Amino acid sequence: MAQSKEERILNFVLQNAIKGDPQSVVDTIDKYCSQKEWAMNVGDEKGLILDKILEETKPSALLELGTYCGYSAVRIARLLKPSACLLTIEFNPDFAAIAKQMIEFAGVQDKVKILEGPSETIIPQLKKKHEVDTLDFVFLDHWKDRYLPDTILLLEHGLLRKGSVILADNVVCPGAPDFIKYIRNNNSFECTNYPSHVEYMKVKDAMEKAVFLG
Ligand SMILES: O=C(NCc1cccc(CNc2ccc3[nH]ncc3c2)c1)c1cc(-c2ccc(F)cc2)cc(O)c1O
Ligand SMILES: [Mg+2]
Repeated sequence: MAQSKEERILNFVLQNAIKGDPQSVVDTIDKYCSQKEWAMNVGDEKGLILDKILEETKPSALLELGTYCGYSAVRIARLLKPSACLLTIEFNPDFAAIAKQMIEFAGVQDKVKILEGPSETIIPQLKKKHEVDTLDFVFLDHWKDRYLPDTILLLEHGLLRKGSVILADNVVCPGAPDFIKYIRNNNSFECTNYPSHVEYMKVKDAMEKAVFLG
């Protein structure tokens, strides 16, 4: 069977990055995807914005929607305190299998748990099945038409608390217009836009931070 792009990315990391060194895994994926094959990792430019928001928030309980190859899971986990835990939901089983290997190679498997399946099924299970109380940080990077319904699901299931941070990738390209309209008009959220570019491209993109006010 011909290799997938995601398998090629993983193999490039296994052959070129330093095992147990998450920064080298992040840098190696960025090198491959900027020089050889584009892929939908949050990337180095938006990654620095993600890093800064994580360092300001210092979260302990995190959720990511859209694991893909595990780039942002490794990028996030490398900044977390030892007791912190990132749950990351991936619908595509092939992506989840790649991400599992990427996360283990980076040595951050003790801080990251991949949950396979659709967000709409898993979010309602987080409290009872995955021992989540409330989430300090949520990174939205899955299907863009799921950003709004899943934000509403998080609210409905009491998973956000005063100060919970939601960070959404791609609010310009591909865009998440219904999410942006809702979150910027909802007085329970304090929103900030971070202009940037699509990973590895000159095309304009942005991330949106929404702090839940309770
Ligand atoms: O579309 C995007 N990403 C989402 C995505 C896409 C495909 C598959 C999955 C499968 N994973 C998945 C699905 C459903 C799920 N439910 N719960 C979990 C879960 C997980 C996820 C995306 C696109 C571009 C982009 C493309 C083209 C272009 F020109 C410019 C920019 C840039 C990005 O940074 C992007 O993030
Ligand atoms: Mg994205």
